[in-house]
Amino acid sequence: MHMLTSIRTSDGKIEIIDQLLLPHTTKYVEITSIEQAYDAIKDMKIRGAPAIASLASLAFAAYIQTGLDSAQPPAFLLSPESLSTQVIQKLDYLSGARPTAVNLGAAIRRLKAVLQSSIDAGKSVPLIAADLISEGKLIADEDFDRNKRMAEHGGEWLAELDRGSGGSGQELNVLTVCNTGSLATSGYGTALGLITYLHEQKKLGKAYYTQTAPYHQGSRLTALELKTMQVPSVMICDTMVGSLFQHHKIHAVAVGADRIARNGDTANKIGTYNAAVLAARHKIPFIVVAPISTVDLDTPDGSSIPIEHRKPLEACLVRGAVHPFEFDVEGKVRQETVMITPSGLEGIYNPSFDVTPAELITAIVTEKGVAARKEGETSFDLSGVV
Ligand SMILES: CSC[C@H]1O[C@H](OP(=O)(O)O)[C@H](O)[C@@H]1O
Repeated sequence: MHMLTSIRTSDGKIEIIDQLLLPHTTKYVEITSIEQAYDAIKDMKIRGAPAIASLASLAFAAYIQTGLDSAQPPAFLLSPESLSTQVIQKLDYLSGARPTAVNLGAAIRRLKAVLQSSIDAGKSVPLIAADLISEGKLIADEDFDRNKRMAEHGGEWLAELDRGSGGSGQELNVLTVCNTGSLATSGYGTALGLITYLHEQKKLGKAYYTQTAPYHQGSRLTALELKTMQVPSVMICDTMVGSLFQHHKIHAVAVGADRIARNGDTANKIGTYNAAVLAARHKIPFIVVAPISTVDLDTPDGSSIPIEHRKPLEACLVRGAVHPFEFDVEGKVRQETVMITPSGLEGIYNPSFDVTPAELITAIVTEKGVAARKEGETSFDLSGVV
């Protein structure tokens, strides 16, 4: 099944799709430095918790490789101490690109741990560098297989849940929020991976998805992925979740995550909490699908998850193409960014994420399996999951 890829690498070259131009323009841009990777993440040319971690790790590995390959080794490669100082400085810089998604932080911690263990083992600078390069590539490479495992765990769990409540385990209608597919990961996706799995197994009825304003991950990205994969799907405005639940049979809500606290409170794209409250009202199972690297055991509950507030202007703009389509000199659809509000608007609230309390979450699906919240419990104990 044809999948879009958020990141592609060949012969040491790293390229990302500029997701600000999707769905009308597919443009790969080369990332040739750590600074460019930082900017691409901050500006949301690439977004999605796992994809962010993958790009940061690949750009870091390329930076170290470039140093090793240079005819005149840079100063930071002259000793383990100078290498350690430079590596920590670059990794700390990358970790500041976006605050909520913990996958980036988890990748940074992994690379720092490899640095320290290689130094403690008394390795030479070239061997320490080689360890860092292979770990950086591994962080990106392991994501795809992990997503396939999560999709199967979650898809089969959902089908069994439906059969257990008298259903057929087929024709399952699932609502998702934002974009959690190949464009948010290194391939296949998390919650959208579960939906893709159900489709592949002929167990999906329809995939429903919210537009997810103001960046419109749903309208622009999830719509493109589902259309590309020819998955039967229905787009709804963010305000229509309640009406959908009132008038249509929805078997589950499946969403991704940017950070899961120790008790199961989950930060995800703004609008997720709304869907969770309405799902509870309509007794619809609400599941979170995310790799273990999204679980942050150092954060006890959702109250201490940092929530990114994007620039107010971003809530006033919509990116797209003039309709009916107009084309530029190269015959490409003309992209436009349109302001939909009066200029100079002052009062704008623009959090990029919200936190869904664990008591509204039915189950958390990771590559290890499905952790269902225990009957009567209002939280999870994820210490045994990660
Ligand atoms: C695979 S989960 C991706 C996760 O990231 C999205 O946020 P953003 O588009 O701002 O990076 C959204 O919260 C998704 O659930």
